[in-house]
Amino acid sequence: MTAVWIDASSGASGDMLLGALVGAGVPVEVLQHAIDAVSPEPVTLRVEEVRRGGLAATRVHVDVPDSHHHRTWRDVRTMLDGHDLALAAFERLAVAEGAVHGTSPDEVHFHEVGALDAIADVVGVSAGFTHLGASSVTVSPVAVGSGTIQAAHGTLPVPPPAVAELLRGVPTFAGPAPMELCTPTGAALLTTVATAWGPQPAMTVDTIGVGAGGRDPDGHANVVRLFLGVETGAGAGPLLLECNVDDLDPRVWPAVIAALLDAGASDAWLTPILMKKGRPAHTLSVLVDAARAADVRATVFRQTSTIGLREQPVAKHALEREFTEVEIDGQTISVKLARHDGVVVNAQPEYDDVARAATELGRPVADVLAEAAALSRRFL
Ligand SMILES: O=C([S-])c1cc(C(=O)S)c[n+]([C@@H]2O[C@H](COP(=O)(O)O)[C@@H](O)[C@H]2O)c1
Ligand code: NI
Repeated sequence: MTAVWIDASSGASGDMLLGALVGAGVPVEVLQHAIDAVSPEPVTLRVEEVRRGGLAATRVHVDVPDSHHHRTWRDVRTMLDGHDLALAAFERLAVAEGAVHGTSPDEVHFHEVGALDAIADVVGVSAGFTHLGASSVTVSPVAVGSGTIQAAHGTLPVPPPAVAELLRGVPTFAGPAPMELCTPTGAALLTTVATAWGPQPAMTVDTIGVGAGGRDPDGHANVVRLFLGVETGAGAGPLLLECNVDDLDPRVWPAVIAALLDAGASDAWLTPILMKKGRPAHTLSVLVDAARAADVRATVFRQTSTIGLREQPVAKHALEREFTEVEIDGQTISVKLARHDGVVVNAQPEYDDVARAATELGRPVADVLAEAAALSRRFL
């Protein structure tokens, strides 16, 4: 199972995370394609290999047209419709901005973070993590910096109010330099993708991406590092949690399954059973990685009537997967490929892309799905 550790001990910003993803092997085209799908104006990513504090690093420049268009959370929400991970990050930004300024999120007028380059950062980073499909993302304590900055709001203390609000409840520290080390988009992205917080987990590291910030201050390397590999710690594999429930209103179960998936379960299902005394009931089964088990256990106890939960480690063999694309009448549709021993054995169009394309083309989803599936067969 792919594991990610993010070393944020020198902070993080949106473009630094873009650089770390590209440095870790995510094709820049994946990020560019996601940005092209949402941006109202042309935004171009440009990759440059640089040095920061003597370390080789990947810098991703986000080239945008001059536009000082201020956006509200409503504007951004409309723009990012259907791009769930990016929406979740921006929702965190809106809630934090609202909290620090005493307004409701819906009334939030973004400043710098509402500019196209910040939106591109969020959309690109979200697409990069979706591409990785990691089963766990652990984030180190985050360096926030110190001192003050000049922003649209005027002079702000570091950590800026939005950053301080976004990072409430997660490990942070001032870090190596009297400057802003973690920006609001950086904080929003870290807290959206993280499944756990702490030092590097036991893992076999395969690739390390080093994302460069724009500045190269003396005394510390202005980078964020992304470690990609496989968790190897004891009990790091998936767990199967189960319980038998005979006294929960059956209408509640769909909400329970949804809550479990939101809490990090990789799958959850119900099996009808007959219990002692011939009583009809359900077995709730939940598949979850060890890193997310605590949150999922809490959700089971909170959302169901059970007071007991059995669990067992399970072996899970997942095929290597990657993404490619097909095109139908100008609509690009992502296709997930699964390989067994290097051979593609499965090629499935992404349903959300098919549904979006069907809407754009005014065609039945079933037709577009059938055509995309037929086109995908060429990868087998
Ligand atoms: O754009 C907004 S709403 C904004 C809010 C705040 C607050 O702390 S409140 C701070 N900033 C500063 O703008 C720059 C750019 O941030 P990015 O996340 O887009 O890199 C940065 O210095 C923020 O501290 C913006
Ligand atoms: Ni603000």
